[in-house]
Amino acid sequence: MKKILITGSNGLLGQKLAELLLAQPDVEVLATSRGENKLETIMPELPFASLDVTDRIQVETVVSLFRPTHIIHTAAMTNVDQCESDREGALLLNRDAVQYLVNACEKYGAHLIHVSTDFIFDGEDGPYTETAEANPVNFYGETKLLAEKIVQQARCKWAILRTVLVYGVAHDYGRTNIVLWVRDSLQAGKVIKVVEDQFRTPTLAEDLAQGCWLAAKHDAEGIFNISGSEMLTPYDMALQVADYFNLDKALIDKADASSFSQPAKRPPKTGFIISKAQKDLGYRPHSFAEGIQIVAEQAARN
Ligand SMILES: NC(=O)C1=CN([C@@H]2O[C@H](COP(=O)(O)OP(=O)(O)OC[C@H]3O[C@@H](n4cnc5c(N)ncnc54)[C@H](OP(=O)(O)O)[C@@H]3O)[C@@H](O)[C@H]2O)C=CC1
Ligand SMILES: Cc1cn([C@H]2C[C@H](O)[C@@H](COP(=O)(O)OP(=O)(O)O[C@H]3O[C@@H](C)C(=O)[C@@H](O)[C@H]3O)O2)c(=O)[nH]c1=O
Repeated sequence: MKKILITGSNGLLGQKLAELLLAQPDVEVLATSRGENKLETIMPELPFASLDVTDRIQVETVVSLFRPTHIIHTAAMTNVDQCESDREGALLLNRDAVQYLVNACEKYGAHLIHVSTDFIFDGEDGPYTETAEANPVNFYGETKLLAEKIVQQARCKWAILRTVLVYGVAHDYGRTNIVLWVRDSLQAGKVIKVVEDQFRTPTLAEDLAQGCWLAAKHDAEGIFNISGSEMLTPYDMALQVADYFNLDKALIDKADASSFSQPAKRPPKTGFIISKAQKDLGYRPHSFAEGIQIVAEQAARN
């Protein structure tokens, strides 16, 4: 029997994980997030505890009471531009909270599965393997790299799962994603500027949740790339979305990243080689085309 504690269960990955783990016969799950449980109405049977991971005492208390065998840590400050302006907040959530979780895992013998990002790399020579050298180009990436270093020094079992541009549909969720953003804009007849000089291996949120579960199931240790397998530009992604929904591609304007004035710099070419996760964990992600279909079906039900 595995006892798995999820942090950030109100988030995109957290929600998918909660649903997946609840369906596993030999798993006892505890979903946690700061504040209220957004899943209460759609998953009333999901055990939930409120947990702000930036509060050292709360982390210690919740872990000591539940005694998880595994903690899957998804909570983070994921707004990359916000990390640039709120550096203290980004450090507290993306770095310090990880130290609190490591402390609790060491004390109570839990296996930490930590979710990280392609943004620890500079994007000069993607796609990357697990052994590539990190060199972040924005503050979000710096904080996530600091967290990885804390995890790698932990005296408990640990795995770091790195992922890329996650898309999916979540309940009562304020943010959009590349698939729905393109669909909604084109449906409204809006012209969108989409970059053709960034490269990513976009990841369906369900696939990432599956990767996290496989890591826990196999008690995997070390670093694993968990993303989609296709290298695409956001412009390529937008064309595929337009095709699927039969929308007007003329509304998609090619743009260069340099024409955007975002506070945080983005790495140009990231993307991951996922053969280690395929071989060691049996990880099999969907194609981007399949991912669009899954998102479309879920969005239609919401
Ligand atoms: N999304 C992406 O494209 C990528 C994500 N990642 C990584 O994957 C992980 C999951 O990302 P994703 O699910 O998309 O992120 P989300 O932003 O969707 O979810 C993060 C969740 O964490 C919660 N949270 C924020 N602060 C705290 C806190 N102090 N204590 C407890 N919970 C908190 C948020 O709560 P609230 O709802 O209240 O804000 C939110 O629900 C992150 O570690 C991220 O760095 C890596 C690469 C790409
Ligand atoms: C808003 C916008 C985005 N894009 C492109 C650029 C980018 O590659 C993609 C998504 O843009 P965003 O600014 O929303 O995403 P961004 O903040 O760059 O997403 C990142 O999130 C964090 C959490 C991660 O860890 C990364 O893996 C990464 O995917 O869409 C456009 O082409 N035109 C636009 O108007």
